[in-house]
Amino acid sequence: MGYSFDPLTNEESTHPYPNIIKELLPTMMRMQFWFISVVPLVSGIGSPSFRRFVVNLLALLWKDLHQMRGMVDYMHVIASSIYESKKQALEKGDEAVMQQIGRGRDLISILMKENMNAADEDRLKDSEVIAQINTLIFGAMDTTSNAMARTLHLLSQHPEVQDKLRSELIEAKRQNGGQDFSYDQLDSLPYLDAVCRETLRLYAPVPVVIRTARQDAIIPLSGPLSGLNGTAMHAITVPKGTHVIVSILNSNKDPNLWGKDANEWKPERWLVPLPTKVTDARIPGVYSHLMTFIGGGRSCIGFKFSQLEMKVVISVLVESFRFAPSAHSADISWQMNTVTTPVVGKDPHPRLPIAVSLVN
Ligand code: HEM
Repeated sequence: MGYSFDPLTNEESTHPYPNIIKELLPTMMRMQFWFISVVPLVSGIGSPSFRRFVVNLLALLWKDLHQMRGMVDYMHVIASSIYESKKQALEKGDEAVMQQIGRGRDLISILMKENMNAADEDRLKDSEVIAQINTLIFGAMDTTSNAMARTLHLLSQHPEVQDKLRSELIEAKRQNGGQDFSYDQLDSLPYLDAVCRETLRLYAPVPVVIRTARQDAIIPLSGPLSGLNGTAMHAITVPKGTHVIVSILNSNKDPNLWGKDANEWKPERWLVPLPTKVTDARIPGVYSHLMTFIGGGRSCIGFKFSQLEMKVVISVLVESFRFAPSAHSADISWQMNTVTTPVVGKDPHPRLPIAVSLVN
């Protein structure tokens, strides 16, 4: 992205953006009826300024809409300012670009540079590039941060896994002369890899995605299903235009493939060869026989990057800190807000209270 939200310097200077992103999907879920049933019918009515006028009017009475409008506006302001600063640097030339975070090698700078040189008919509008910035920040941040939160939550509940992981990290660091790991070293730590993989299998941060059939299709089934009249069906006909809910979770934890312990969190399963049923199933996901990052032309473009982020953050934290259940642990639940989010009791705001102490 080539932009720092800088949340790690000190707490007082925490950037508001990550908190806004965290609240976006929970708020959207509270308004889901309107988003699914009403917005598609009215979103083309009148000019953008008329629609904005209606939203402003409704927001006077409707708290969630008021909050939503504020969050979307703020995201737009940030994305536009990232866009403007990169545009100015690109116009000034290479030296100005090199002064930027990412030195022009980040995704958005590359996209903008290519876009400036593209033929008129191929060029994205400013508003489309700004929309890409928002998509990337949003797609990357909420998913990966919740995957890391889930991993820490699981480690707090499984001290034996946590200890084993810490031992692997401490030993690898010792062998590395106390230096930080390189990408390859971090990527080759087997237990860290197993912990991340198992979390992304059993607790895929995006549990379902929705697709719409672009043409009539017949989908073969891995095993026969019984129809309403009792006939065995070996395939399902999907007419063009059908909305299909793809359950990532059901595929990732199918006991027919993964075995009887499919619903258990067991990092060890990744340290031995996977069941042949899994490897033979030809799951169409881009990652590790799993559907976590979905598959096909619209699969997640950040799946490698998110694993690197997870491994960097988890390895640094687990080496120095011990995670244990807190007094509120029994009240933690994970809400399926498109991206699964931790909450405590009836409080709708995302939170994950875990007891943290120094290892030594
Ligand atoms: C654990 C972390 C992540 C998970 C579980 C995840 C999962 C997914 C899933 C399931 C989709 C498909 C959504 C749909 O079509 O409805 C998707 C799309 C996408 N993801 Fe990720 N993602 C993660 C991290 C990231 C990161 C780090 C980035 C960026 C660096 C990213 C960028 C994107 C983008 C741009 C798309 C849209 C692709 C398209 O529609 O062509 N994601 N992701």
